Amino acid sequence: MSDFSKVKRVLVIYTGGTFGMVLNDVGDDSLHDPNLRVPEEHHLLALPLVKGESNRVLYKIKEYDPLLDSSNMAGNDWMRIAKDISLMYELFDGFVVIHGTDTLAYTASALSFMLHNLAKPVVVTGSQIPIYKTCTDAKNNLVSSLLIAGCYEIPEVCVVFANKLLRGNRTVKVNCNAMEAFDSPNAPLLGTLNSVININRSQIRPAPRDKLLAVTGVLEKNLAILKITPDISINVIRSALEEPIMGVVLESYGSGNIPSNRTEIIELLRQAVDRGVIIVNCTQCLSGSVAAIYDAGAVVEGVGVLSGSDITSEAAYTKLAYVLGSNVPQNRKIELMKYNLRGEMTVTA
Ligand SMILES: NC(=O)C[C@H](N)C(=O)O
Repeated sequence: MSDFSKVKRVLVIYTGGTFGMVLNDVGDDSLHDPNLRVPEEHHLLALPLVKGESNRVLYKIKEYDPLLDSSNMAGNDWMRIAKDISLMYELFDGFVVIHGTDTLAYTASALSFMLHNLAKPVVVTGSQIPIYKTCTDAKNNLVSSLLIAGCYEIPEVCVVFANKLLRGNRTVKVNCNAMEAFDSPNAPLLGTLNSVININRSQIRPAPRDKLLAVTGVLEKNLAILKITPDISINVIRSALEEPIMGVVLESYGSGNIPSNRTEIIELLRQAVDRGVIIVNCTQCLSGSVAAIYDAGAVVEGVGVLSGSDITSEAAYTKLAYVLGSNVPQNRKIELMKYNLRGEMTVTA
């Protein structure tokens, strides 16, 4: 290898999902350049050079055991990924997390909150079709992710999928069949990866001044997502708000409305807020923002439910897990839920 200044190292954490990588796949010369002599003891693979990119990306795969369908993943798995990134942080220039698509938006959102002072790219990706199938999207998603993690300064948790670069905590799974499985309906793309890679620099968050990465140690698990529906039973509302629940994402209609003629619902929300439950109001719509423009929305804010603005339910849920798990007073937790911490929501003064 002639120019070591251009060598970037990426750690790939393989957690499972449809992706289905087996060791033989990296014998594939679209994923490994056998002509590049890499010291064997490091178990590094070399991404073949890509036209237009001057960095040479070397990567190492850390495979979890067992590999999990992402439906079986939760807070402990987010913690494991975050801790592994932190342990290896100084040794690598970027990180790729291969993940099942079903809960990928939750994991990407959670990691964005859990990794404080993140100054390197963490790219979460997966696939709709396993890597060993002819028409797979896995190779393209992995190569794109390795390029972003190895060649670009993006100090964020992001998602790369089907040639799109998205902010992790703005991402939602929008299609369970198509290759274009993810979108960020309330935030512009961070970039596109086609014949050329275009990074939307104005949307990338600045690197933190404090370069010391820290990882959240505790996540709150007593959370619920309460989706308002016509004729919703009061028992459903009651059980979503009762002890030991500490945080609730309220998925309301349109711009934040609930049936304001159901006074018993409003009373239960008020009692929960008085008990210290943090409730965040999010819209059921795919895009747009919560705003108390109708009575049916104002009544929610009136009892102390917080506006989630344009946050996704996945980001609101994982932000609650992070904020409620942190060791700060209740009023600080409420403040944190209102702030835009990692680009997850639009906050207007
Ligand atoms: N495409 C996928 O990866 C779906 C799979 N059920 C998972 O989330 O693990």
